[in-house]
Amino acid sequence: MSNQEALLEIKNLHTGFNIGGKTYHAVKDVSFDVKPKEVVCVVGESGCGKSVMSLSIMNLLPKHNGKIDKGEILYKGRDLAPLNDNEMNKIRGKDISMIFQEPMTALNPVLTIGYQMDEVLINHTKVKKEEIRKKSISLLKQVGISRGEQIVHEYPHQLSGGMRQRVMIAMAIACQPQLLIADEPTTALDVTVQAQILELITKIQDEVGMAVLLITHDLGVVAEMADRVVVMYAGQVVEETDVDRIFYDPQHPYTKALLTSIPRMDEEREVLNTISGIVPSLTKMPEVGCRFVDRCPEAMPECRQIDPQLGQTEKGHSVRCLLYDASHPDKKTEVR
Ligand SMILES: Nc1ncnc2c1ncn2[C@@H]1O[C@H](COP(=O)(O)OP(=O)(O)OP(=O)(O)O)[C@@H](O)[C@H]1O
Repeated sequence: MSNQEALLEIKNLHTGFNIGGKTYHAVKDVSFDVKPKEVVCVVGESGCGKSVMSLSIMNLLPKHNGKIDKGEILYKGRDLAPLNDNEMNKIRGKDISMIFQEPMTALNPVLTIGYQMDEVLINHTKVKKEEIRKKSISLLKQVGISRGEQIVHEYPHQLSGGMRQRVMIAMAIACQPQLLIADEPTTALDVTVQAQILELITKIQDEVGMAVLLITHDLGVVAEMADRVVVMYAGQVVEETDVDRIFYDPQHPYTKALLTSIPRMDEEREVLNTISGIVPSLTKMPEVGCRFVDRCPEAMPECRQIDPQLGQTEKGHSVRCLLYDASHPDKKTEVR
């Protein structure tokens, strides 16, 4: 049954890549939802499938080897997974917008900022022709670029990374989308600019009243921005709950390990903890059992034999781990 409250509902999503004639799933059975005006952060190390998941939502997977094999991506109850490019073009930018880590990949280097912004407004809005440029400049003002009249005549390479990201945000909100997907939007920026861009996203989210799906590997960003958090490991959701519980009552061993790998203000540590080992590559993923088993400090022999399922441990808190499986004798909590 569809969740009436959700703006975006991802159900059992499987996205595969064809490698040497065999399909490997970079996203395997991912389900979660985003409610209107909510900020949901998807967090996990590099290679966990965060980008593949967001590209799946936008239908931007590499056509030569990537495809959604199974599952649904319901936007206001309509499944986006089977839509073709034409149908998706009507949704991209207008209802759902996306910003990327490196705006240079999304901006055209040979066209001026003004031309590219005007194009978005021409293609997706009913703004009158004579009003278009004025609207582009006012969007630049909205994202904190005061010299919009000049910037519209400049090319992307003439701007700093932070300014380019502001331009991308201006283009993304041009049509007042209800959902903004931001894939590591601050990773390429230096720390002060990162903070400014996050602040800007919060301000815009408030003004436009949109939901944000924020992809990040940075738990500091999660603490700052999220209402709810989806922790991904090796293509799967391993834990999902509200931001407070992620920090104060983490349950999955992977979430706990991620948390001990960030510095805390109340601790003096010379060396940062890191999680030993790496996320297995797609072709090396265990076929049965828990995908985190080789790095898990709490692993049990059966973790290699049984596929853990994402199950609710309390209202609003789901975990994919045998330790919390109600049917397992070693389970850690009573299911509340
Ligand atoms: N086009 C592709 N063909 C084959 N494998 C791919 C392709 N794109 C991604 N992958 C693989 O899918 C897995 C998930 O990658 P993804 O980029 O989604 O991770 P991520 O969590 O977003 O990491 P990062 O933070 O580094 O972007 C990785 O093992 C990656 O190598």
